[in-house]
Formats: sequence, C-alpha cells, structure tokens
Amino acid sequence: MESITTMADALRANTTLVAAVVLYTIAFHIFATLRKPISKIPGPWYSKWTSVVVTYHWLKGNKTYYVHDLHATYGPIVRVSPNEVSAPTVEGVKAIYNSRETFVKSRFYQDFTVGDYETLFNTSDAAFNRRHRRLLGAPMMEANIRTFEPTVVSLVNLTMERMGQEMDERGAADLLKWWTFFSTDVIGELTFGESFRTLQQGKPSTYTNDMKNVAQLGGTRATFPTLIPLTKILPIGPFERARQAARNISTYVSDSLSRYQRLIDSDPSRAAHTLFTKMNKAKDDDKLPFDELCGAAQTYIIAGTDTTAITMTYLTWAVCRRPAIQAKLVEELRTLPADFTDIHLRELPYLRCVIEEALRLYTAVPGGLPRVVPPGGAELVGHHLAQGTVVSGQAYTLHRDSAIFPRPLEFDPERWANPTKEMKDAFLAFGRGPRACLGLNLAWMELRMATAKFFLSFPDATVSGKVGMSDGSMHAKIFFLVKPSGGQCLVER
Ligand code: HEM
Repeated sequence: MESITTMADALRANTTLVAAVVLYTIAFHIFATLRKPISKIPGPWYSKWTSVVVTYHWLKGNKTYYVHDLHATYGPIVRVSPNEVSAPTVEGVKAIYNSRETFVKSRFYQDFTVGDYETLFNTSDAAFNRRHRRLLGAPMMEANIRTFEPTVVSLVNLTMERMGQEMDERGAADLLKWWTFFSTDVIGELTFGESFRTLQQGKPSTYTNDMKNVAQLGGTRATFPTLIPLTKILPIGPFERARQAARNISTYVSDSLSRYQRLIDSDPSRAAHTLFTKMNKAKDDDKLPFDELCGAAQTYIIAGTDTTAITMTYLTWAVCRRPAIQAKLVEELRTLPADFTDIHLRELPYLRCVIEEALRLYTAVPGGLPRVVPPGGAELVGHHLAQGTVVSGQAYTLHRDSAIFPRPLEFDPERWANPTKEMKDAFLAFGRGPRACLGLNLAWMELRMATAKFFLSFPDATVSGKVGMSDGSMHAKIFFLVKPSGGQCLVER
C-alpha cells in the first residue's frame, strides 16, 4: 500500500515536471518568436507561426495571388511566413536585387533543380555565377545575337506553316502548343546545334517530356526540402520517373555536347553556330569544365523555353481579343519591306509597346524571386530584417501598382510610348541586377520576330470558342512559371 502511494507521488511529481518543461518551452518559443524582427512586419497573425497557409497556396498555383492580396490588406511590405517577407516596391527591389549581389539566391533554386548540379541559374555563389556569365555571356550580347537570326526566322516560318495547317484542319490552332514547340526547337538548335524537331513532328520530344517530369519533381522538392533525401531513393512512381528522366537528360546533354565538340575539332566549317561555339573553340583556361557546360546547356533549355512560349501565348491571345490594338499593330507591320530583318523590327515603336505591355501584364515569371538577407541584416521599406530572412519582390504586384501604371489591369500598349522612369524601374519581367535574365536579348529577338510574323500571317485572327476554350482557360496557375489553367490557347484565322 505504502509503495503504491510512493509511486503515485512520483508520477505526480514527474507529470508536474513534464508539464512545467512543456509550458516553459512553449513560453520560450512564443517569446522568441515575438521578439524576432520579422514579427514586427505587417502580415496575418498566423504567418508568425507557420508557413502552412502559404505552402497550401503554392501547391495550388496561387501563392502569387495570395501574396498580392496580402499587400492589398497590409501594405508594401508583408510577412508571408515565419521566415519570408515580400517587398514589391521600386525601393524594395532596388535593394534586394542590388548590383553587388549582397542578397544571394535562396535555397529554393537548388531544391528546385533535380540532379544536384550547380549552374549559373541555381547557384548562390556570386563568384561561380560571375565566372559563368563572363564565359557564356558574349554570344548573348545585343551585338552578337543577330548571328542566330537565321535560325529564329526559319523556325518562326515553320511555326506559321504548322499553325496555318492546324487552322485549316481543325478550324483553330493551339498557340500554347506551337509557341512551345517553336521555343523548344530554337533553344535546341542554339544549344546543341541540332533541333528537337518538335515543330516537324507536331509533338513533344522525349527530351521535352523528360524535362516535364523533372520539373514536376522540382516543385515537390522546393516545397518540401526535407523530403529531398527520400525523393532520391523511394520507389514511388513519380519519383522514379523523375529520377530516370533526370538520368536521360544528363546522358542526352553530355552526348550532344560531346558530338558537337568532336565536330568543332574535326571540321568546324560543318558545325552550326551555337551559344557554345566560342567557348568550344577557346583555350582551356577560357573554358568551363565539361560537367559545368552540361549544366549550362540544361539551364538554357529550362530558362529559355517555356518563358518565351508563355509570353508569346499571352501576347497573341491579348492582342487577338482587342481588334483596335490588333489593327494598329498590323498596320505598322505592313510598313515593313518584304525581306525585313530584326533591324527593321527594332524600329517599330508600336511593336515594342505591345511586347512590353505583354511582359508587364502577363509576366511569365510573376512570383517572388527569393533572396537571402545578408549577414548583419538589412533595412528594407522602413523595416529591419534579420540576416537569413528570405525576401523577394514579385513582378505580379509591382506591375500592377496603380501609382506607377494607371488602370493597371488594362492591356494598354500605348502606356509604353513615353514610359516614366518609375515604369522602367518597376519593370521586373526579366528580373533585375547581376542575376537578371542572361537570355534577354535573344528573348527580345524571338518575341519581335514571332509577333511580327504571326500578325502578318494571320492579321484577322480571333480567339476561338472551340473545344472548351474560354477566357477562364487562360487564368494563370503560377508555380515558378505561369501555366494557362486550360492547357491550351485556341485561335482561328
Ligand atoms: C520572354 C522570355 C524570358 C523571360 C520572361 C525570362 C525571365 C527571366 C527571369 C525573371 C530571370 C531571373 C530569375 C531570378 O532572378 O530568379 C531569368 C534568368 C535567366 N534566364 Fe531568362 N527569361 C526569358 C528567356 C530566356 C532565354 C531565351 C534564355 C536563354 C536561352 C534565358 C536564360 C536565363 C538564364 C541563364 C537565367 C539565369 C541568370 C542568372 O542567374 O545569372 N532566359 N530569366
């Protein structure tokens, strides 16, 4: 009897001790959280404690809209989760994407990349990135990009042919599909010296399908980084498919680049000019090691394909829905000589305005481009942020700031006829600072040529209502890139 009483006393004492420890831990956690600088940033109460809500919106492809709505409620700087802040103001993005790259890319970029290799896109090492940009940047410069014009022109011409055939056969062409094939084949030729031939075949290449599988896993990895070791070993269908796809891509890239190198060495006159030609001919100390070259090639495919295709899809859709804008654009394009080149296209002011407005309202990368606050912390939009905080400025919100872009939801190319300094500073479609888009000049050339040829080929094109196509189909799901939720964009002649 006595021993039972002693046991009960001991149990009571232990329970009290455990309860005291639990209460202390909770109190400590609450106190520590409330003392963090990020707790002073405006935002919903739950974002101090958990990232569950924002993760939910990310998985649904809605995070960018969710963050945009938070700004409407809480102002220009918002706490999105316990370690993430959004500050899409001109002042905010100038600081975050500054020229010294003191805010480095966050872990998101590495988690997003399946294959565990470091590239100029995913690296947070500024020196690594600078070396790559120095060695790879020359062919992408404005003065050099015209070397690739014949490739772009011949693939745009083929795209027009294929779109025309589809319009004749089924009454409408799927712009999303054809612009994707177009940009895929351009990047294939400019990277490997050979096209993926998706335009000819009218279907994605094996390589494109592999890339899609890998991208899907990238989204999961970026959302749940703690799962990454498991995604490498678990025998679960999508994980296995993505791992196999990553291996296929790696083999394809290294075989293609080796083949190209052999051609350069044996008979340079037969080798097509690519984004890597200069590098392949360079001396060893002016070259990237082969594995880094492979990483760069994969980066070009990822960064240069869907971005261009999505921009072209929204641009053509937006113009085809607005007869007055379409007529004005066509009228300007009809002033071109029959044998026009990109030099002529650069001289067309309305064409430029249409492209800039499409890049503003339908940015292909509209969400935050996450960076890390450097050691010592930083002052941002009137608030102190501790080092290590993830911070970004999303183009979606900045491009809809009505103080900078009056009537922001209107597709109005005219607004770019005489842009203010603030409009230029707020333009984030290609990112900003030392990590801004490396392919910007190539992208602009593709956009100019594709827009001009499309509206000269199909001057009266209208958005189709066939096969379930509606305005709702073009509602954008936003993961890192935009994706029209209907998966197609149909237009008729
Ligand atoms: C309309 C088409 C395009 C758009 C809207 C676009 C947009 C962007 C944006 C927003 C970034 C910055 C990402 C960040 O800071 O996280 C970026 C980076 C990059 N883009 Fe593009 N891009 C386009 C076309 C291209 C093309 C055609 C290529 C090359 C083939 C390319 C290659 C790259 C590379 C290599 C980077 C990484 C730069 C770095 O981190 O140093 N992009 N792009």
